Amino acid sequence: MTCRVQVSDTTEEAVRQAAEAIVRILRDAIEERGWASLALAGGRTPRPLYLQLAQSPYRTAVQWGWIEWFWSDERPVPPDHPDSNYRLAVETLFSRITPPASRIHRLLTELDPREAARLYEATIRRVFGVDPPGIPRFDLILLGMGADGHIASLFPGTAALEEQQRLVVANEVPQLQATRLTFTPPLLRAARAILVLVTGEEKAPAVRDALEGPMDPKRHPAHLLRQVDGQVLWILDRAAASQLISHRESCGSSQPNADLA
Ligand SMILES: O=C(O)[C@H](O)[C@@H](O)[C@H](O)[C@H](O)COP(=O)(O)O
Repeated sequence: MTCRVQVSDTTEEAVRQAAEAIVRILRDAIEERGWASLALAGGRTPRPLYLQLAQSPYRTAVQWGWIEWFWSDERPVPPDHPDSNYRLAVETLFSRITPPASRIHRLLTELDPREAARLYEATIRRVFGVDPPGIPRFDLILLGMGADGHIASLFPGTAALEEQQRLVVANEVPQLQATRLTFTPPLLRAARAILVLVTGEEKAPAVRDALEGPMDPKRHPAHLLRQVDGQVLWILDRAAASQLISHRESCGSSQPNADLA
């Protein structure tokens, strides 16, 4: 596992850095295996990133049609709802690069959440051609992070953090009084690459905890990223990085109180 931290002076520069990294990782994957698997993040942070990818030079830098598109989590809303992570991608990216519909794999939030999670896991396994007990390895999973340290819909203290078998679950989130669909720790850990884009002052304490705090994934789900098989790239703007004590480029290890190498 390799982990790196990139800090940009502005949010705009962080978004550009993220777009560069995404293009690089996807181009390498397509060159190596003829296709690429990408899981998108939701929330507010990715909006400018997806808009950036839909513009030159990024728009023509990747064979977007060779990508299998997934989401690392989804809210319990219809696909045309303003809060839908699927709708975010359609509005900002798909409307411009028009990937084949057959390669767009939406979480079916119109179903019972447990059924939707089971079906999504079956879709992931079918597309990757990986049966249990194997775990599909995403070429790239995009994540944001909440001010409470949650990633995807793995919120502090929630049951999904304990999941060790399934790839996708319906996670009861008392903090939201909602059930969210989310990738689980095993699926995140197996990723070839994870890119975490975090911007804004309000995230600075969570970023410090995530990168410099003692290992405690139940309280800080972002600590799970210290256990990823592949590469983890944190891309931060100066505001989100403002409470980091160490300004080294490499992240903390999985050891408690690990010094930043
Ligand atoms: O569905 C979601 O909301 C995301 O997947 C979630 O994990 C998000 O990345 C964080 O909540 C940060 O959200 P913001 O980018 O809006 O701050």
